[in-house]
Amino acid sequence: METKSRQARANPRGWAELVLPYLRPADLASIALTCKSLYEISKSVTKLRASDASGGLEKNPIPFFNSLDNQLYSYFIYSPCSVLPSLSRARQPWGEIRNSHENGTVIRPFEAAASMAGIDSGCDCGVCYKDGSQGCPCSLDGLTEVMTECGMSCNCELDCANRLTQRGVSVRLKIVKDKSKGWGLYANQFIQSGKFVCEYAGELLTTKEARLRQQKYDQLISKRKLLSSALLVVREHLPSGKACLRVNIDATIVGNIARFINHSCAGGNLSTILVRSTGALLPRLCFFSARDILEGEELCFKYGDVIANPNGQPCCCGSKTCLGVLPSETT
Ligand SMILES: C[S@@+](CC[C@H](N)C(=O)[O-])C[C@H]1O[C@@H](n2cnc3c(N)ncnc32)[C@H](O)[C@@H]1O
Repeated sequence: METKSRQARANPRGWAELVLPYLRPADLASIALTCKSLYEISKSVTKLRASDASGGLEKNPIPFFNSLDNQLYSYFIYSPCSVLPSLSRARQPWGEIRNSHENGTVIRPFEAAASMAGIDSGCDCGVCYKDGSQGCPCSLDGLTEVMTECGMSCNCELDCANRLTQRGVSVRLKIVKDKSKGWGLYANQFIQSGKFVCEYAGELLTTKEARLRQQKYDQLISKRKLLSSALLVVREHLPSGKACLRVNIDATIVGNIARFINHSCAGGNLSTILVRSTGALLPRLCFFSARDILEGEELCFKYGDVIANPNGQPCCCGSKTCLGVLPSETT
């Protein structure tokens, strides 16, 4: 960064290359109109953004494809894991001329995010091994809907075999625009049944804040000022059945590629599993392939079973069992 700033002072083009990746699409488009060299830099930034939604934060680039109109990418702040709203106000560069995939930087997004959130590790179970080869009591075998992994209170590190969902996205994916559903997430390779695909990451909100945001999004969608929102409510029922833990994750402004997964009334090809990591307060919602998925197939899951608003957003999942409306709940 220091080298980059020095270069920028000596050379206005360097300055522009440093600043433009921080701009939102509308500002980038405005600045592109001012002179030829800024037009060229904006074009490179746009090309890099369209080539990788994760901005280099996942192992493989996740490109956008759109054969319907001239929108080259969907703008949001990428975070490989969930963050608190206060952290999400930070600006993020996207489309740096030296892309991290190109310069060979090794990215450890979960470590970076954990250190950003002030989380560190240290074990108290005492029996989990660094390479995970001898298993760990933190893991509960045989459960399909709730799974437990090693976490911040374990001795092991990210390469532990029992931290399957903590190393980011390893399958190749792409984002494709559809005329009725908007952007959607697709497999860019064959994905074997049972493979971890991604977690649903976004801003962790209080229920009060989630309700306010949902109201705001519904209003904007009805006025066609917002095309889609990505606020998900996860409820984990406690064994007593009398109470449940509620986690509100909003990926509309800050999130990862899971924000592009569309709904299918037939259930789709992804299963959702709540993953608890030892020492973590909240479970994470993770997606696994529910069957073998072919390269080029759209990845979908069922958003829910309740339709609180029969006049809500129309569903275009195309399945035989389509209910015609997207699931909605009173948040
Ligand atoms: C989590 S986002 C999914 C990504 C979204 N398509 C986009 O362009 O960003 C949820 C939104 O996608 C759209 N969507 C998802 N599934 C759909 C479906 N089956 N039919 C129509 N629209 C759908 C709705 O606008 C919904 O509010």
